[in-house]
Amino acid sequence: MNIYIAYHFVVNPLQPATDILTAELGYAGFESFVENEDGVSAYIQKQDWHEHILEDVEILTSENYSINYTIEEIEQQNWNREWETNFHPIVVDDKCTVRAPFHEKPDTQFDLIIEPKMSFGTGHHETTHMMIQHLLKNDLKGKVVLDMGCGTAVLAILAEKLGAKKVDAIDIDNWCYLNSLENTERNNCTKISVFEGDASLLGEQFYDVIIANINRNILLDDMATYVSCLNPNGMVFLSGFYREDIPAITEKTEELGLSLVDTLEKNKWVALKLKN
Ligand SMILES: C[S@@+](CC[C@H](N)C(=O)[O-])C[C@H]1O[C@@H](n2cnc3c(N)ncnc32)[C@H](O)[C@@H]1O
Repeated sequence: MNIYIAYHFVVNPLQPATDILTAELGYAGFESFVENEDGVSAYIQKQDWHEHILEDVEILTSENYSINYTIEEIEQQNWNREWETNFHPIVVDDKCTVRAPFHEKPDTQFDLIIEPKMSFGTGHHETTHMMIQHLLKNDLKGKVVLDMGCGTAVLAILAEKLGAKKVDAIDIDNWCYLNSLENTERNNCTKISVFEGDASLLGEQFYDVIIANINRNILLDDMATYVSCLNPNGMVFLSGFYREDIPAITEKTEELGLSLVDTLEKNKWVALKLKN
């Protein structure tokens, strides 16, 4: 049984502070977040925790917001109960529902059943929501797809349902890897292979479509490797960063021969579509 450290943050005023806090905690190493009416709870495995974990989270010292927190040590199982009571289905553009197995079957064109447990990717986060919107707008029929940083594999599952002929889903986190295996099976997917690791696994396979919802720094570090395995006329969908990060991201992607063709934005988060 994994032990997690939970930080329950009470944030005032809520926005944009909660979004900024969540992004900074992500950079600091926290792996899952549950927003609530007071702020956000952030989770990190005890083995990854250290006493200086909040040292670089700058918003905590900002005079513009009041942010207080309590800390709790919890077992994974308790967290599961928490998300079950808090997880409501979401519908994207009237076409795609993301729901848990215990929710009723919806009448949207796409029905993704996700049991996220500790993995990011229920569609509730702005970045996942926008990546789903991008995928719904594009033709994935017969395409070979990479979902890097797959979380729950929600985007990989949608890619298969949109007609992709082969999908590789990769996540660096063991829990996400296992959860992605479960979710792909739960959705009767047959085209998805799940791997535990990062960009160092790439090189053998070339892709028509690359999806990466991770964060600014990892995308900047690993972009050249991603692009090195992109087929001509390929599409790249990127998220996990803010509007103000777009210049840094596009400077790198332009260097690598990609051009920006579509930008979605929600609560300051963005999701980009690029082509080579
Ligand atoms: C923001 S979540 C996105 C999850 C899902 N794709 C979605 O859109 O909801 C980012 C995921 O990237 C994974 N990750 C972080 N660093 C990574 C890396 N260097 N390579 C691959 N995956 C990584 C994390 O474990 C996490 O599951």
